[in-house]
Amino acid sequence: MRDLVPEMVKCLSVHSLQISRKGKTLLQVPELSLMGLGPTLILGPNGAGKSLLLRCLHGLIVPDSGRVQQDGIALNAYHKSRQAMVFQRPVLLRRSVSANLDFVLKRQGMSRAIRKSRIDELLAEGGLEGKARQSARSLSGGEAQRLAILRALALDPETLFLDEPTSSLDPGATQMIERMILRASNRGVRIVMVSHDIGQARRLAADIVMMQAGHVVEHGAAKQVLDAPTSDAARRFVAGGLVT
Ligand SMILES: Nc1ncnc2c1ncn2[C@@H]1O[C@H](COP(=O)(O)OP(=O)(O)OP(=O)(O)O)[C@@H](O)[C@H]1O
Repeated sequence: MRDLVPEMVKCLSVHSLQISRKGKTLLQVPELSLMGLGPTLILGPNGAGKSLLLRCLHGLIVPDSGRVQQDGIALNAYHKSRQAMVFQRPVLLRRSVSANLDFVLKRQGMSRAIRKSRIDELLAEGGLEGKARQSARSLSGGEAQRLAILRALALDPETLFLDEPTSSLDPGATQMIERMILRASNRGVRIVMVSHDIGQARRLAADIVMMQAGHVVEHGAAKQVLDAPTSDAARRFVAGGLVT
């Protein structure tokens, strides 16, 4: 287990980031620094550019211009190897639950005995102890997303990106996943998560990035953004209004 200590805090930042398609600017972020002192939630309406920003931070998309840095160094293969991502729809192998986890652990060169004990730990972490031999494809939506998160955690990531991981789940399933995310955060995993849900932001966020029409319109401590928003978009979001 890693403890969150100040020297481990890594700054993930973007500078002069721009993505355009067919003459339209989809994302334009002059400066954004994420200190990782707890979960960062990226909020905003559909099409605001949340997923594009998340994918840039993970190095999945190379921006047309600008750069992504970790601790002032351009995001490199080592940084990316210490990141993991979970998507809205869980992507799982057509294998059993435990084989999905074993696949990731094996690639890290772990012995069979260590893999087995790590799989047991992970299954307990995700409340999937009784499902080890079940086909991953037969899991419920909430169970499948828990497995996707466990598989990402099996990589022992420094940063875990999550793109609306609970958007199609009911409150019970959402609560289980939020608890997993908070436990990971408390162990020192940096969490950067896209969400539409203001309640989720209240429950999880240490800081909030508010996006609208390809721009970051506000970034600050969650309490500050939720209690005293400065942008119109955040004000309407917090008040439960429709933000377009
Ligand atoms: N490869 C692409 N080519 C053209 N347009 C794209 C591409 N990828 C994203 N876009 C556009 O960029 C905009 C931002 O997309 P993005 O997926 O980041 O939005 P979002 O904030 O995550 O929205 P949602 O909440 O609906 O997932 C959208 O208008 C989308 O259609």
